[in-house]
Order: sequence, then C-alpha cells, then structure tokens
Amino acid sequence: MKREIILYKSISTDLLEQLKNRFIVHQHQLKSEMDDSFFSDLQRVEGIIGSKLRVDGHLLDQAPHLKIVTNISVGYDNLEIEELTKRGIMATNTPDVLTDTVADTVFGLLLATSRRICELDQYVKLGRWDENIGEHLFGVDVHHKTLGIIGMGRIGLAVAERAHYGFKMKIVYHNRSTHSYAEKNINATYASLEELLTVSDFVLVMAPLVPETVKLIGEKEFDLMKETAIFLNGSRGELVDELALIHALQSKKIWGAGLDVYEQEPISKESLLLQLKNVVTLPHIGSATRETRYKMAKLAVDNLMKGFTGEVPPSLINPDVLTD
Ligand SMILES: NC(=O)C1=CN([C@@H]2O[C@H](COP(=O)(O)OP(=O)(O)OC[C@H]3O[C@@H](n4cnc5c(N)ncnc54)[C@H](OP(=O)(O)O)[C@@H]3O)[C@@H](O)[C@H]2O)C=CC1
Ligand SMILES: O=CC(=O)O
Repeated sequence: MKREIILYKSISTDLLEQLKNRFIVHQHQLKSEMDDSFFSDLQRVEGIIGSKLRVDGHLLDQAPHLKIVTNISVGYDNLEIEELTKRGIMATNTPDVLTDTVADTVFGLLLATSRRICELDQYVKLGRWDENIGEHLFGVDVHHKTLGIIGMGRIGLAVAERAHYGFKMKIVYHNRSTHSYAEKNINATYASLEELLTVSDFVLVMAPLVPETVKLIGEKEFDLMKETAIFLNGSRGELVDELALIHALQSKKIWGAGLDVYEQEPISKESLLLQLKNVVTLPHIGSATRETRYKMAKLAVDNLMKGFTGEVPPSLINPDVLTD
C-alpha cells in the first residue's frame, strides 16, 4: 500500500510524477492559517515536503504517523528540530545546490545598491535623463573596498570569493568559529562583530536565524557602521531590527541598504523601507532561478524517498534520530 504525504509547494511535473509513483500525494497551498483539509490529511501522512511551514510541537501533535519533514530550502528556522528529534522524525533541507545562485543574488544587491542601478533605471525610464547626471546621483565604488560578512558559511564564502577574485575586495568576517579555508585562500580576516561593523564598507548578514541571532543588528550596531556603509541582508529579516534600520537610513547614519529578506514577508506595502531611495528591495529571491529551484526540489524529493528506504537522506539535519 502506498504511503501518504503532503506536498505544499509547487514543483516541476517530472518530480511530482516521481512522488505520485511512490506515494499518495495530498497537495496543499501554504497559507498563514492552514485549513481543515490540511489538518485532516496531516493525521494520516508520513511525510511533508515544501518550505516555510511552521513545524512545531502543536502541529506535530496532529501528525501521529509523521516520519520525515523535508524542507525545500537551506534555512530551517521554520522547523523545531529538538521537537522533531524527540519524536524520532527526520528533518532535511537543501544545502549546497543553491549556494552559487544565492551568492550571485547577494552580489547583485551589492552592486545595485552601491551603483544606484534601480534608482537610475527609473531615472532613464521616467524620461528624466536630459543631461549628464550630477554628483547627487553618483554611486560609490565596490572594487578594493572592505566587505564584512556576518555568517561566513557556504553562501558567505561564495560571496566572499566573488568579492575577492572579481572585485579585489578585502574580506573581514564574523562567525562563532574561524574559517581556515577562507583565511588561507582569500585572505579573509576574522573580526569581532564590533570590529567588523567599524571597518567594513559593506556589511552582509548571512548567518542563520536561531534564537541567538534574532535582532543581531540593531541601533547599537548601525551606530558602529561607517556613514558610507552599505548594509545587506540575504539571510532572514528577523536578524535585523527593521525600525532601527529605517532610522539609520533616514538619519543618514549609513549610506544605503540592499535587502532580500524582511521581518514580515511579504513586506507591508506601508513599510517606510519602500519609500527610501537608498534601499534596494528584492522579494526573497536568493535562490529563485529555474535551474536552482529545480535542483532544490530534486534534492528534497531525494531526501524524502531515502527517508523511506532505510538509506540516510543526503541532507539530514538531525542524524540523532537514527541512533535514538
Ligand atoms: N535570501 C534567500 O533566498 C536565502 C537565504 N538563505 C539564508 O542563508 C542562511 C545561510 O545559509 P548557508 O550559508 O547555506 O548556511 P551555513 O550554515 O553554511 O552558514 C551559516 C554560517 O553562519 C555562522 N553562524 C551561525 N550562527 C552564528 C552566530 N550566532 N553569529 C555569527 N555567525 C553565525 C556559521 O558559522 P559558525 O558555526 O562558526 O558560527 C556558518 O558559517 C540560511 O540559514 C538561510 O537563512 C539561504 C538561502 C537563500
Ligand atoms: O531562503 C531560502 C532558503 O533556502 O533558506
């Protein structure tokens, strides 16, 4: 008899067919409040695949047969890992396959913000280009500047490599542990958070969302940055105190910001961030290319399949479930 699973994100037809060959697939849309039919299916399913659904003890109480939760994302701040492990439920994510794509997006944000690409695109399209632009629309250089990376992991390193090899930038980073590969190969220097904020021309947040990183960057941290600094967030909105960011931008404590993620997503249409010219805003599209989204879904499907064959899923987050 086929096992039952929930799929709550759209994936390509070939991957959906693979799932349907193996499982009874209940398809749902992710909503802020999942409906009764979702919870009714949850009672029977052994796997869940999708991204962003909050999986906590309350939800797990309603999923008595669940064996695996498969995220189609590398970040897994939506999953209560301790709760899943306690119940012997596997959790998986999609690392590596998206690293270069997200690094490209972050570098795009860095260039767009520093060279005012979006603002000047509008300037041309709205018919304002009557003569050479004046100094008030000049950008700032990227090459040879200092990039500070908070969270030098897979994506942080891929951004740092672009900055080092392509733009001859100096790299400073802050983690809980040192990154010997980055130090040896691209001359990255470890710094305390305070030092990184003080010396960097570009500050990039790329650390995961965990209790210790909530509002890691707030008023005190913006105060430490250079007045010419550009702040970039490619990780999760909750790592930044958004009101403090708005204040820092309005009061010109920093020069600009490039954002892919926000405290609330989709961002409120009333957010002051949307009214500031020195901010480039993207709708959380770090990994959003056809090729990469396909690879992520494929890896997630592979994780799910292996979860039921006794093999170890390739990106198992909580291996403790295998020994408990
Ligand atoms: N915008 C988008 O679309 C995307 C966003 N993301 C986000 O990017 C994050 C990073 O992904 P990825 O690079 O693959 O993850 P990694 O785990 O490879 O890297 C995260 C790095 O953050 C560091 N870190 C962890 N905790 C802290 C802390 N408290 N303070 C400072 N540094 C810390 C870790 O180093 P150490 O352990 O030494 O502290 C690690 O090197 C994801 O968790 C996700 O939230 C990912 C993909 C797409
Ligand atoms: O935000 C996206 C992810 O993969 O994490």
